[in-house]
Amino acid sequence: MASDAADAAGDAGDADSTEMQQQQMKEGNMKADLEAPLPPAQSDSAIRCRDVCRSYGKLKVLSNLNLTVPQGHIYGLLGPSGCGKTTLLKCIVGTLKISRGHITVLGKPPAFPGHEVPGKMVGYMPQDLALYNEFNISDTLTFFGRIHGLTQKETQARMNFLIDFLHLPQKHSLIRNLSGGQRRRVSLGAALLQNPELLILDEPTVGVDPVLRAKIWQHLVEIVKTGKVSVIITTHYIEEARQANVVGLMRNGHLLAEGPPDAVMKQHSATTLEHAFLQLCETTDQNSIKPTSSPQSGPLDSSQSFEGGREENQPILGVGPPAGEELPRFSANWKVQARHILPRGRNVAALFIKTMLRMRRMPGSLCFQFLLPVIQTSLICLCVGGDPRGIQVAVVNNETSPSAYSHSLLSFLDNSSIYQVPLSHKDAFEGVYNGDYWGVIGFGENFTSYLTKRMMQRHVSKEVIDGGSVHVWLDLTNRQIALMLQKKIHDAFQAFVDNKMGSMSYLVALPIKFEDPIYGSQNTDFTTFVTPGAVLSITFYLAVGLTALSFVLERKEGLLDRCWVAGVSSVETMLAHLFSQLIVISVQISLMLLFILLVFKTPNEGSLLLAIILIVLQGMAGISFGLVISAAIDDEQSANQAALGIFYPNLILSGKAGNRFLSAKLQH
Ligand SMILES: Nc1ncnc2c1ncn2[C@@H]1O[C@H](COP(=O)(O)OP(=O)(O)OP(=O)(O)O)[C@@H](O)[C@H]1O
Repeated sequence: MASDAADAAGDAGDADSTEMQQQQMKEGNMKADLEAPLPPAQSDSAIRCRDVCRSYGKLKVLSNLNLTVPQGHIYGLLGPSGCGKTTLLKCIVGTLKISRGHITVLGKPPAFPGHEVPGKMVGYMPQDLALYNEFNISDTLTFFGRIHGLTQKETQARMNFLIDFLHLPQKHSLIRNLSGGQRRRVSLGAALLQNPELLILDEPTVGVDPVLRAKIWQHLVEIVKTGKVSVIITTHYIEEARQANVVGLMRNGHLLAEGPPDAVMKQHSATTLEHAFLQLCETTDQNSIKPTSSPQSGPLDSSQSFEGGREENQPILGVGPPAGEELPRFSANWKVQARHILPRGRNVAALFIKTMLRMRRMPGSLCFQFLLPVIQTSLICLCVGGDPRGIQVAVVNNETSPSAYSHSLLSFLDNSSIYQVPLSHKDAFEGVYNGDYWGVIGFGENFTSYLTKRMMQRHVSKEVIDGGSVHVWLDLTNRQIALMLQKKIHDAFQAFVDNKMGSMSYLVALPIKFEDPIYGSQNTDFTTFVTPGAVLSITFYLAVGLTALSFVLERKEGLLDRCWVAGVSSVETMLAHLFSQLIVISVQISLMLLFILLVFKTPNEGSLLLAIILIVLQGMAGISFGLVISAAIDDEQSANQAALGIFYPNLILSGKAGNRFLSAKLQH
């Protein structure tokens, strides 16, 4: 029965179709538009691969491969591990680009504008499970139902059927709690959900018990009976492929044979497909066949002998069209192309709901995302920029009188920050050299009288100036502490002068006067200065990390590819991520601002709205940068390293480059 159908596909259509095509070419009517009907040869086959080549770097995986899946047939693609089956299926669904050759799927190349492959017309079950572990069975099928535009009622009906048919556990069972075989069946269910015209199943029966395996095959046989559904299936259980209408035996990236299972077995006088395959492999090895780029063989011809000088990449048995077949050219008008590029709200909404649901199912991770920026900014407010306390300073005071000015001046030093240790000159300097003190404050024995002279007299000698000065030697290895000491000593001197001279204090004031600042205040501490920068960089780097990691992981688990085959475009994926990430960023910003403004009382002098907009924009810049990293890097470890490694160069260069750019602009 299966072979009949294949024969029909092989014999009847192809010769006619080639003639028709050639005639069309002659008449110059080969104007295959999107709307134009396909030539019969095209419409007869669900999938046509011609001279398909694909390499991973230097590794040539597919070489001049020709394959035809007739419409309304089950095609069993068989071959040893690593021969390129998965690669071929990925090329067919369009997630991998071919290096050379042509593929048409349901009449048009995959991802052709306006074509629903990828999309609703194709059900793809990848070899990786490609399921969201945090989802339950119902969430999974509902998600794919939304993408395919099924109504809730339709999804529910299909879900009930699939749960029953595939012996799935309760629909509220979490994917992560299912066994390997159960997950595989959920994955198959997701591929069958929308009743697609083409099913592409990569090893759907692995880990499935024989009873269910038989049931799955029976189901496939039934759905192709209508003639509207076609199936291409890979399997390691070669014998189960006898139920297929056509089998393709693949090895080293090209097809050794293609034809109905019975014909393949008959050709090699084998009683099993496995035997036939073994013989084919042995014969190929003996003849050390190398692939060339000749086109596919003619229609099914059981007299054709593999051993009899057959062209190298030509399968022994073929259901494909004859050699010299012309491939139609496709074009799409601008409206179809525009519709193809524009993001669809339905898909964006489905992805957005999916991300929100995943977040809800991971409350720990969600709390971490929300609280991490708050914890980081709080730590910065608590630990960075505050005045250091208990800084030990040696004091060498050669004045002995208790009423001396030096004592008075020292009493104005901020004792909460500076701890004064009275010492001899020698001990003080030794202490600084040993790292016990941050500096030495020294007063000469005539400090009081010289300072008085300096204040009262117009002309004083250098000796008076020197003796009436406070001498300070600092350990400048820590600039922040040294600057703080300088400021505190200046403040103490000013307070001392104000106290002693009252309204006449201006007489000893420096001839440089710092007026009230235009922005900020005289007493702005370093924490206030550092906090806004910290908020921006935390928002940016969290967005970078979360975006890069989520995309890299989704791609690694095959989820991005699966969504893409279901019809989700890259723009839709990015938009949905942007919207969901904006919600996360909004909560992060709200919590951070609450803490900074209300708990740590960091002053906000400008517009709060502008500050919020700036932080959101910074988050969006982080998302974009995360996307760049995820596009360039394949595994999460390298993505993390890239995000971390880029931190300092980006922090420093963005300021530097920005400054250079601004100064260049100003100079012009
Ligand atoms: N992303 C990749 N980068 C580099 N090489 C790859 C990649 N994916 C597959 N390959 C290589 O391509 C070859 C074919 O792999 P493919 O997964 O298509 O084989 P397969 O026939 O599906 O195998 P199996 O039956 O074990 O799944 C293998 O040698 C594999 O190592």
